[in-house]
Amino acid sequence: MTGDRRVHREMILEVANLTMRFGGLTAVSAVSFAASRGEITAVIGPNGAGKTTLFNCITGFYRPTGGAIRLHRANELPVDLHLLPGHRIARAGVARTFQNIRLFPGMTALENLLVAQHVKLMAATGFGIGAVLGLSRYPKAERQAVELARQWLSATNLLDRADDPAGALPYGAQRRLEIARAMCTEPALLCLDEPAAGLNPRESDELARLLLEIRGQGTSLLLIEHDMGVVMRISDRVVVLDHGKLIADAAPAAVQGDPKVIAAYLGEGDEDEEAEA
Ligand SMILES: Nc1ncnc2c1ncn2[C@@H]1O[C@H](COP(=O)(O)OP(=O)(O)OP(=O)(O)O)[C@@H](O)[C@H]1O
Repeated sequence: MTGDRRVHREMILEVANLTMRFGGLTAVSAVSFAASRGEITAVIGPNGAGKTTLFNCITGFYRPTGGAIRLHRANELPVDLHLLPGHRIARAGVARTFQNIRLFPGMTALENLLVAQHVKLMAATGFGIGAVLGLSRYPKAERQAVELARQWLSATNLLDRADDPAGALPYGAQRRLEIARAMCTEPALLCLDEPAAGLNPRESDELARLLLEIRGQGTSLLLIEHDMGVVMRISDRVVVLDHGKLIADAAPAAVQGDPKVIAAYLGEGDEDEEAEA
């Protein structure tokens, strides 16, 4: 036996030969990689590389044209995410945030976090039948839901804004609230679509710390991110896509020095210049 950490890495997410076509365009082409449990895996690549498409396949917004996506939770049978509808993917333990914030702006921060737990709360009422029979476990479940919401408001530094409408919060706070909302579903895998977009350097630092804290609590993370500072600082592994294909899958330092990755990003500059010319 060896003490090498990688030998003992267990996967949380397996992406096998994933392909997504839109008509004649292959946005993701036979991509395979694994995200390890308890790690932060980043997916990077130049514009149009297929990152969002890959993400949308994993989180059930698109049904892939080919290949498989499997969630491997500890002590559970693997789940074929590519065969499940979106809401079942969330229930299987995959939460996501969006590039464009999607909170309920008129609800308070706390209410947004309670809505995220509605499936759990409905189950506690026996989906209505238990309440009719006087068997509801709702009050206890509600207390626990509020407690979990408060825990994540505190972790995201939003406790003092709990009763403010989400839409009235500053942009950076809304992004943190989105993450808190996703965490209130108690996911095994948290998928983040460009969480640092639009943040100032101080907010990016705070975000990096928050994501490390989430990892520290045992949740695995998959993130698409353009902010290389954040990616290189917090990721355990970096997967690089270019023109829909996987071109690198390694530790951050190795990816940074990989000539294929450098060429892909430099090529992006050339293409932009050609487009402008
Ligand atoms: N719904 C769609 N219909 C048709 N083509 C699409 C669709 N979504 C994405 N594409 C195309 O698939 C390719 C990959 O796009 P995608 O948005 O996945 O890339 P990306 O790496 O996320 O890019 P960016 O960094 O610019 O967000 C692009 O050529 C894009 O135009």
